[in-house]
Amino acid sequence: MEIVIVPAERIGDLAAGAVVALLARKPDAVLGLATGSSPLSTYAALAERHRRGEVSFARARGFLLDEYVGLAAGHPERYREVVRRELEDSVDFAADAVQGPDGLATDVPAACADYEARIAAEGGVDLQLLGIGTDGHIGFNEPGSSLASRTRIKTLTPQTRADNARFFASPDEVPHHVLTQGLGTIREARHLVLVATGAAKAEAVHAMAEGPVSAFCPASVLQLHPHATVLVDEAAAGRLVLADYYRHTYAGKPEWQGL
Ligand SMILES: N[C@@H]1[C@@H](O)[C@H](O)[C@@H](COP(=O)(O)O)O[C@@H]1O
Repeated sequence: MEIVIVPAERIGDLAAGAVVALLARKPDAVLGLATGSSPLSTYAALAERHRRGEVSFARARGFLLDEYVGLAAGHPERYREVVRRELEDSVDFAADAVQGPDGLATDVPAACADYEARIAAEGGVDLQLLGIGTDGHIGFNEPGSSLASRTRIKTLTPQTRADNARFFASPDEVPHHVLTQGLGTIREARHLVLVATGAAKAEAVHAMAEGPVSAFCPASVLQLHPHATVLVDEAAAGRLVLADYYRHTYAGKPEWQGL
């Protein structure tokens, strides 16, 4: 795992740079798209680089990490809508190039199996963007999630519902249930890029990178991945025991290596 500690305002450009480099060498790459506030600066940087003509998504495909159960089509907080608004509307994905789990499915296990099959049919995810919850979740894999889990329905913890309440008119409106790619699904992406900023994430970032690999901290599954990049600001890095070592390593890294 590579941990990069940089000012928050550089994180979006760095993560976008990894996506741009990927699309330059593989224009039909499959992107794993996350929601929450963490990837927003990356999406803004990608939109800007697209506007400048530096990157095209015309042949790229995208798969959402997760989705709320039961939010009506068109609901502004439905993750399918969020990704449309925050990224697709500003770049040139082909129609239907981005897919998400069906949070309105009546046969949930079938919808989840179908989502896994659709990811596999596109050749798997090349680069998966991730945030991290304050309880160490990635996607919506809450503590206790099997490290081998596949796309399935999960129940949100009260902490995650409270954290996400800011996006809804009232805390009661946050759905209790979600569909999420499993930790086993996420691990199959070829490159994981996790973004975390702010002191509220410091404990989770420490547990993810420096604690045991454990279902109790689902993000710790990144320790099992051969190419995981973690982009954090000073506040989110605040509990990292080896922060100085990570800084030293990144400072000496040749630029040609990329992320
Ligand atoms: N399902 C999403 C996660 O993918 C995201 O990582 C997390 C953190 O969100 P934020 O980036 O807003 O802190 O929120 C939600 O629970």
